[in-house]
Amino acid sequence: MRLSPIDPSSYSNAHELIIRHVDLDWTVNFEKSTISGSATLYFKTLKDDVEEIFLDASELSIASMAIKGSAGEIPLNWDVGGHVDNIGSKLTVYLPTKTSGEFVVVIEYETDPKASALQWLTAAQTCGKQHPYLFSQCQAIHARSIVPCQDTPAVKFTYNATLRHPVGVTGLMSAVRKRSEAGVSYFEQKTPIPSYLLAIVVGALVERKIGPISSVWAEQEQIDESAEEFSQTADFLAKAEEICGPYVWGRYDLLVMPPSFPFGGMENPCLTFVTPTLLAGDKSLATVVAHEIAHSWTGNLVTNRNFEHFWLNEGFTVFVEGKIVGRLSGNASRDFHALHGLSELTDCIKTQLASTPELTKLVVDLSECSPDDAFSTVPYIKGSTFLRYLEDLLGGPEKFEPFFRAYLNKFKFQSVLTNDFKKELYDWFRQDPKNEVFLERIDWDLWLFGEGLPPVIPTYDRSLLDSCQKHASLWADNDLDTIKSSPTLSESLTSIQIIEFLAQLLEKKQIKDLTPEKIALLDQTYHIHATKNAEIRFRFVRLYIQARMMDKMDEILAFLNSNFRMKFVRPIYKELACWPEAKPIAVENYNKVKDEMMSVCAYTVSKDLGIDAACK
Ligand SMILES: CC/C=C\C/C=C\C[C@@H](O)/C=C/C=C/C=C\[C@@H](O)CCCC(=O)O
Ligand SMILES: [Zn+2]
Repeated sequence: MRLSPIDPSSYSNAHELIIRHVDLDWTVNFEKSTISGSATLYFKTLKDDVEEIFLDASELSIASMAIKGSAGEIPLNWDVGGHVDNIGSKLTVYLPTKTSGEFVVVIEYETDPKASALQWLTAAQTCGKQHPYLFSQCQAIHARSIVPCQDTPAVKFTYNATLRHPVGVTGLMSAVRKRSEAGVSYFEQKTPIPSYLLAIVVGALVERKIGPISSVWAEQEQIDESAEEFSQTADFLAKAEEICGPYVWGRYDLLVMPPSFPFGGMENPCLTFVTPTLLAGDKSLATVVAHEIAHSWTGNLVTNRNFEHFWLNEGFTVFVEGKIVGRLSGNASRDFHALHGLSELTDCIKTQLASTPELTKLVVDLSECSPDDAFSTVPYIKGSTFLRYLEDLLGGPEKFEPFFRAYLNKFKFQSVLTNDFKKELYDWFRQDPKNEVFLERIDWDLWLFGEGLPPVIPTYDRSLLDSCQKHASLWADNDLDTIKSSPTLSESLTSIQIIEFLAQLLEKKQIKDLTPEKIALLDQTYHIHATKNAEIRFRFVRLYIQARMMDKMDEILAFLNSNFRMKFVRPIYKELACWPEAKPIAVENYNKVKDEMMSVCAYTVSKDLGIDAACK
């Protein structure tokens, strides 16, 4: 079912009127696990005589609603209906008269303690153990659980916020902090944002400057290592501006989240949220920060109009991320990064998406599927591969980057569909008739609506990948004695090469003599026991599972419970569910920790563990 003509996942009648600005006055109540206060919505109609406003709302308790005008406030009637699981409800606001132009609605409300966008941590669940902690994750459609709104990326609004919270903790939002007094902070977001970029955090946070417009925020216990790990932030920003154009958001801060944050990073404007699983100690995972910085243009300035076209956010962002890596570390690194993405995509298509091949399309149909269920690495990697294919086809970076910047400049502050991009590409490259022959070669249908891996794999520099493959073949095809005497072992690998090598080993499925002895030698050779790199640990734990090493179950569970980043915990739970002796242990562990997970993680993992789900 498509909930509205412009967005299958939103009830809003954004084709009739739009929110241009929001004033929030929020009080954070840790005792009740709620946010209460008001949202003042500034509307503009797109047609005459609007009688009803359809908003998205999820489990909100609305106390009052009024339309504000020169004659004061007039109370409004509303009703809540059309509840759909994982989507929310339709909030219909009845206007007193047929209305055209601009008007303001004030809504007093309180969130539910189980609001899907929010995670409430007790003091005991934080590093410092002194203060409780609150954070949000609104993408894709969870903003409706913290504010009644047009929860569709088709609509963009500016916002101001007054945030009241206990004295002794810091409150931050996806905006510039204008002022802060004991227990109250004031924010301003002057650039229009879609609702999914609303964000809030309240906790015992400290700040360390890491660049001209950047600080990293974290709990005191993690601030030193965070500042060190993300010291390249200003360099990433400079390269991103070279590629994309001027940075418009004023500040670029990072916030190191508690381990239950479900994603690697979230591009909340002015304040990117990142998982602490990036703290590898050697900056080897900091490319996630380059990714989040790239979103400052791709996604945050030029935004997918609905989440069926999510590749316009993520594929474009991975493409820019690759360019940042290339400019800072060379083209071999850029291409290695792309090839590593392709190996993650291959794994995802074979495992996570085996029973839902329609979700391997670049443009998906979300009429019957919530965005959280459709989420995968496909829009990221298939999308960025498509852009690289187009870049190579149309004359390389020298020709493509000017077009790319022009596209971003043309559609900044707007929301777009794939056809907007396609039209812009044709308009730009048709200026030179010599491009016609190349433009004709692009099979848009196959790229956008074909299932599976990208239809064309660009020619990449494979030099950094080759040694990973060599190591993977050595360990997969040989017995212990042969491995021990192989000269390949003396060729060392970087952290990211070890990640890719382990990914390739896992991919092989048939590993010769996958015995505890072989795994112990792997551990010793690549110093796995000593690494803080979560991407390495994640893959090593999966080797334990592949080898059915029940005696490593404590280690597997320790990793599973050390963080709730879905990229890591979902595949592990899924694989444990397919190991009959381990499944009850996994289910028991999940039941023990699920209340500490964010709701999107608890929900998706419960599906991954589903008793009747087929094991692939
Ligand atoms: C085609 C898919 C359609 C819609 C999906 C859109 C949003 C899904 C929702 O679950 C939210 C996703 C938020 C992602 C945030 C950050 C990612 O870039 C993290 C990637 C995974 C990781 O590194 O942990
Ligand atoms: Zn992203």
